[in-house]
Amino acid sequence: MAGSHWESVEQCLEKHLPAADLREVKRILYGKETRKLDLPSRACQTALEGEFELQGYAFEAAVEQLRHPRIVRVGLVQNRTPLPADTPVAKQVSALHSRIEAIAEVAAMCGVNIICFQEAWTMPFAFCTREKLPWTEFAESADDGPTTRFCQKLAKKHDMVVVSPILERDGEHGDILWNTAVVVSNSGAVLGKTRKNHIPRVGDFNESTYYMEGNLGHPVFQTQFGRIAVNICYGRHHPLNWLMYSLNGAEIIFNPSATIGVLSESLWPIEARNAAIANHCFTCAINRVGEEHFPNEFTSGDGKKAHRDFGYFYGSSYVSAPDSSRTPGLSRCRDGLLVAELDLNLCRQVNDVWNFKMTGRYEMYARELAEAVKPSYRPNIVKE
Ligand SMILES: NC(=O)NCCC(=O)O
Repeated sequence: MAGSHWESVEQCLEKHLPAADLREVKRILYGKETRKLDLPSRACQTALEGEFELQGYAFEAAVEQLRHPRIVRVGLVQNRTPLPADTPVAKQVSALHSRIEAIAEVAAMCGVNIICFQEAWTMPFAFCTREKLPWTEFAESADDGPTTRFCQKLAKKHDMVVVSPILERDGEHGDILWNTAVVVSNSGAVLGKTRKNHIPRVGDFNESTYYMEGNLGHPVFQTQFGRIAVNICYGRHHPLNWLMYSLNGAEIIFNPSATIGVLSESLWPIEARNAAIANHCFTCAINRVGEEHFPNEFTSGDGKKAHRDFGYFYGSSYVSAPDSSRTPGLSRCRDGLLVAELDLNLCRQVNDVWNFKMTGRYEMYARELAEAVKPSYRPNIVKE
């Protein structure tokens, strides 16, 4: 499997396809073309100096007579962990804060209204190890931990909503851990939090060793820039998870993730994009970048040798729209900021064309699902 030497699908297509073929391939693979944003040269220069990729695209909606366009800019941040995983915890957190502060600065120059970081952004993705210390020391209070306070400062300074996915230590409920996204309003106030609903039990994603399935349901946050929700990583494989955020009114659903090539790279371009189509909303898929090595060897329960690395986190963050169009992905191997301008009016416009909310037959499924989860349920198979 390609690691850091293979940049992206987009770069490969552009390198090898003749222009006419490329146009057709892009039309089919990416939908209606997104307009390239003209980002400020100061932002491009700062990104270059800071060694991260900066890309910007706009999705457009039809002009309506009664509603003004509802334009919002989102920023998706993908990054590698800047320090080795065996560096003292406080140093790692502080290095990540500095890295994100620099990227958020550029996001502000680009007029970003809502920024979202990758899953468990303040730490290496250490759940593969099944060890507790020092990894559980990365957990913080969602209400007033150092990272939430850091995000509050960012939000206020840049007048930006900040979505901050962290490992949460819930001091009010027995000091237990959760995989949580904190949503900080552009006023600097903590608007609320949401927790990862589905925990992976696949490959080295041994996350159930650390925390349980979220207990907060499917909250949607009304921000000044639109209604947003956060479907954390593995939740993207569960169509009902997306659906519930959408039924609660989400117009943009962020999917902060940490996932590796051998496991999910072929699923990645499909799932968040399909969710945008199926739910008439925008989705923002974010993945971390690079390889992370751990001090002690661990096994993967697959008969293979013990090892110290998780595998390759392939970045490739992207935004999808309800009309099936999507941005190109960020690089597979570099830190990056993807800026996307959305007109939220597109959600209702596509809803009016395809009517999935109207034709969804939710009552029928609610009835059938209520039966299907009963221990006494027998599958409805008609036999000769
Ligand atoms: N972080 C996480 O839930 N990863 C699971 C693997 C995947 O969903 O691709």
